[in-house]
Amino acid sequence: MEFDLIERYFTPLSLGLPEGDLSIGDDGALITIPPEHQLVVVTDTLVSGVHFPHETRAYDIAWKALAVNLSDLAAMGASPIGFSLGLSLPKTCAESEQWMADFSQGFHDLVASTGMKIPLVGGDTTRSDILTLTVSAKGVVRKGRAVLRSGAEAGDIVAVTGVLGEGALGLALALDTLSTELKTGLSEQDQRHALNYLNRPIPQLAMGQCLYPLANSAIDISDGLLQDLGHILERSSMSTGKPLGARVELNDLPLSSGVRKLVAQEALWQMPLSGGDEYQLCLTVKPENWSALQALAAEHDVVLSRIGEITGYAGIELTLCGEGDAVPDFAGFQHF
Ligand SMILES: Nc1ncnc2c1ncn2[C@@H]1O[C@H](COP(=O)(O)OP(=O)(O)OP(=O)(O)O)[C@@H](O)[C@H]1O
Ligand SMILES: Cc1ncc(C[n+]2csc(CCOP(=O)(O)O)c2C)c(N)n1
Ligand SMILES: [Mg+2]
Repeated sequence: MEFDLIERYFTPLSLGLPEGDLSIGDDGALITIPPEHQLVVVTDTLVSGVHFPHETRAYDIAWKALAVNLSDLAAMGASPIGFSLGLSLPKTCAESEQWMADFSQGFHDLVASTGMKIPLVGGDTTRSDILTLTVSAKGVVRKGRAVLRSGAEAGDIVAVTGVLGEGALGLALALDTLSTELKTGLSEQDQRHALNYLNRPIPQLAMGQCLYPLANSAIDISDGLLQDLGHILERSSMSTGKPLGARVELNDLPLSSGVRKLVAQEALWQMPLSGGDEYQLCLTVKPENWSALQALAAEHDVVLSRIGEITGYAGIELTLCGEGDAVPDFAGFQHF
C-alpha cells in the first residue's frame, strides 16, 4: 500500500536532480554538492494539533511543512537543493485519494512558487494515529558564506522582513480564540490574509541569499520575535564573550492591517512580539551596510523594516516612541 502511495504521489515530486544523482527508489539518495560549497541540513517536525489545527487542509499542511524548512535554509543564506519527508499518517488519510492528491499538490505548488528545482529526494511512510511530518530540507551555500546566529555585534541595526503578528492572528482566527469584539473589528480581507499567512508561509529565500556579506547574523522567526532575537543574542555573546542585548521600538514593528487594529484596540503586543508562526527573517546589520541591504530587499520586493539595535548589555528592552524600558514578561512558543 505505501509503495503505491509513494509511486503515485511522491515519485512525481522527485524529478529534477542532476544526471547521475538519485532520488526516490533506492536505499538512499545520492546528491552531488557543487564544488566549493557546504551542505546545509535543516529539519522540522509538524504534528497535527500542535503545529497546525487538526482541521487544516492537506494542501496547507504539506505547504507549511516544507515552507518552515525552506525558511530555515533562507535564514542560513542557503539555496535549497532538495528535501526528504518522514510521513506518519492515519489510515483515513492514506486511503483518501483526494487527501493524498491535495497533500502532494501542496508540496508541488510551493516548490513551483519558488521558481527553483527542489525535488523530494526520499523519505519514509508509516501509519500513525496522529498525522506527523518530518521534513528535512537540504541546501548549499558557498564555503564560509553561511549567515549564522552568532555574528551580531553591539551597534548593529535589528531588522525584520514582512510583517509580525500575522501568524498569531491567523492561529487565533483558526482556533476561534479571539473575542467577538476584537473579531468584528477585522475586515474579511484582514481575516483572509491572516489565515493564509498562517497556513501558507512564504519562505524568504531571495532575501536569504542577499544576506552575505552584508548581514552580521540572521534567524527565522518561528517561536516569536523576542525568543528568536534572544537566540541571536545568546549565540553572539557566547561567541564574543561579551554581553549583548537589544532595544526594540514598538512603533517600528511592521504590522498588518489586522494586527494593527488589535494593537490599537487592546495593546495586544504579545502577537507581534511572541506569537510565532511568522517565518520571516530577523537579522542584524552594521549601520554602514544598512542602505545596501535595503536596496537589495527593494530589488526583491521584500519589505525590510528596522526595528531596533543591538546593545552592549544583556536583555531585550522595549521602547514606545523612544520612551520606557519595559521588559516583557512573555517569552515565546515553547513545547514543554
Ligand atoms: N532532536 C534533536 N537532535 C539533535 N539536534 C536537535 C534536536 N532538536 C533540535 N536540535 C538542534 O537544536 C538547534 C535548535 O533547534 P530548534 O528546532 O529550536 O531550531 P529553531 O530554528 O530555533 O526553531 P524551528 O525548529 O522552529 O526552526 C538546531 O541546531 C537543531 O538542529
Ligand atoms: C494548533 C496549533 N497550536 C499552536 C500553534 C503555535 N505554534 C506551534 S509550534 C510553534 C513554533 C514553531 O514550532 P517548532 O519550534 O516546533 O519548530 C508555534 C508558534 C500552531 N501553529 N498550531
Ligand atoms: Mg529556525
